[in-house]
Amino acid sequence: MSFDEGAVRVVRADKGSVLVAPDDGLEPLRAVLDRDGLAALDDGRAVPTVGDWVLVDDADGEPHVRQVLPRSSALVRDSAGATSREQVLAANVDVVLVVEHLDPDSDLGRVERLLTLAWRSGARPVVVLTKADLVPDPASMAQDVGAAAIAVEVHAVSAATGAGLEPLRALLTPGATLVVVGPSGAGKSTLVNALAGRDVMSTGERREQDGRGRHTTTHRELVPLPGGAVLIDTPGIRGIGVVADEDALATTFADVAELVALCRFADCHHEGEPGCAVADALATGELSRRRYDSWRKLAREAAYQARRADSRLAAQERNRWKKITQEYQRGMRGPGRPRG
Ligand SMILES: Nc1nc2c(ncn2[C@@H]2O[C@H](COP(=O)(O)OP(=O)(O)OP(=O)(O)O)[C@@H](O)[C@H]2O)c(=O)[nH]1
Ligand SMILES: [Zn+2]
Repeated sequence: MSFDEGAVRVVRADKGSVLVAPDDGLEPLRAVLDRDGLAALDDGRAVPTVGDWVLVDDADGEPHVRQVLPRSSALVRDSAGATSREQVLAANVDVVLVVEHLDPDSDLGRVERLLTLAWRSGARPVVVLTKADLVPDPASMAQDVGAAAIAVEVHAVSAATGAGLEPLRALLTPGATLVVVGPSGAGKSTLVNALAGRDVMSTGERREQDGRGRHTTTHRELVPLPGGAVLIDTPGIRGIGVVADEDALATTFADVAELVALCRFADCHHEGEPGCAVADALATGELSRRRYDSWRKLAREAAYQARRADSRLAAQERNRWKKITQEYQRGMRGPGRPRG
């Protein structure tokens, strides 16, 4: 990864300030944000997040974040609430490890969902199937998951025996940034600790004790791994909710997208229309009902998110006009009015 001269990396983001890691390997340094809690990014302003590269200066006596460098990737969550917007959980991530257990059986829908999240971020997903030591034939199970993970590496591993870890070690290249996502109990911490050769990822219990507000100031959410790679580990990322997005969905479900393109009608709903390639593929078994349902579900979410984003824009627009109208009406009331 390359970055501008003088940029430092955010190892932890708080309200109003961030911790940054100076190059010299000294303790992280706290740098404050502007009063609105934002910093310049591209044409606008943004909340700096873990993994961001930022420019800091201390012209006014204390370290101050002046600029967030453009992000090569961003893991986002669309947070709840009408006034909410996309929340960036981590930036400049190279690899998203999608962790899922082999025992109990892997949940393919969950893998597809997390792959969509990863594709949307711009980072490369890699699927890791844990607990290979607990099942008789991990290789064939990995193959089944592979069928749902188009163009993605799938590795069956056991942290217990160390089997299958080598190809993952190969991902720990200098400067690489990884995040790990997956359900609770999938073996994320165990996996990362096995790769790191020490306890770098805290367990569920410890995490709850020192939940968000009570971390000590030196707590790093950006953890060094062997080989010069780093892991971003924040509570928000592990159990990330969702996230579909039309483009990402078309990547995760490239097979379905290809079928959709073959439907006779461009606006086919795949609900019995003539010439529906999706229905044909379901009939022949080329497309499984399971995968179809999983795609439908995520597609509905993506459409919902898109509408929500649209209605937020519409609301902003309405507010803008309301303000303009009020100004205008105040103006009509003549001089002497207080200027808003
Ligand atoms: N047999 C076996 N057990 C494993 C393996 N990996 C993890 N486990 C066990 O699975 C349980 C859950 O592992 P964790 O690493 O805590 O799971 P996690 O995904 O970090 O869970 P959260 O912290 O809740 O998100 C632990 O009891 C581990 O010992 C494995 O490869 N083989
Ligand atoms: Zn169709």
